[in-house]
Amino acid sequence: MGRKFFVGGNWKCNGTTEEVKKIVTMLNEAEVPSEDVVEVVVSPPYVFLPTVKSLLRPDFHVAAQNCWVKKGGAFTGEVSAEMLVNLGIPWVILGHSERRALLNESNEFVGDKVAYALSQGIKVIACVGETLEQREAGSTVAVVAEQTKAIAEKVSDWTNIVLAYEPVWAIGTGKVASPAQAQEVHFELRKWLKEKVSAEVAASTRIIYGGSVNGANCKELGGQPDVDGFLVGGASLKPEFVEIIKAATVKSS
Ligand SMILES: O=C[C@H](O)COP(=O)(O)O
Repeated sequence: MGRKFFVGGNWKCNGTTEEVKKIVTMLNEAEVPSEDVVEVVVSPPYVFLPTVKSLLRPDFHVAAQNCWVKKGGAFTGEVSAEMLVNLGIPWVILGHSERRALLNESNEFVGDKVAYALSQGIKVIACVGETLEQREAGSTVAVVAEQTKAIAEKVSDWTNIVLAYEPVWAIGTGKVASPAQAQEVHFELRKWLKEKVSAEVAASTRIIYGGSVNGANCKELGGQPDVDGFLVGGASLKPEFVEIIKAATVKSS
């Protein structure tokens, strides 16, 4: 059932054409473990998707950071899953906490988006995670379970979903979850999948961690039994992203 290590780079709303090309050159020159060991997916802003796709090495893949909840049409400012398919973009990040918090995306809306993207053949990095207040109130597991449930209610096949646990308090703050904190939530998410979806889905679905991952903390986090990789923000714009990709080898060493 081996879960291949997964490293995603979420570039968020950053970059110019020149900066994006520099990052791609850095990635293209990097020596990293083979595709058999690690799946690497980078996610530039929409406007840079064609450039990145055309220049990026073939063993790395590209993700959009969002897509519309249904078929395109009169939805000003949105980008549809069909358009991503048309551009040959295989992945999309959905339910990122920045969109949940700043753009009021509800659990149900995220579930609908995940289902629609999958129906169009796009693979999904689906994000869940609790705020600091929720953690301090002891509701972390209930919150991520509720977010995951909203997805599970809308999809029947988990093959093309990677679940990203991203505690909101750890995103962009430099305040990383400890390996034990990350492992605890990943374990609970896998247990939830086993109980509510199936043992097979629980065993095969990759659950990745995001929130202040960097070159210094990636090995210990990646060494946790239920951590199957990362979704990296800030550090994915820097050369240390290569070190994070290399952390995949902790699973085989
Ligand atoms: O999608 C990535 C996460 O929001 C993590 O961002 P960060 O690595 O800058 O904390």
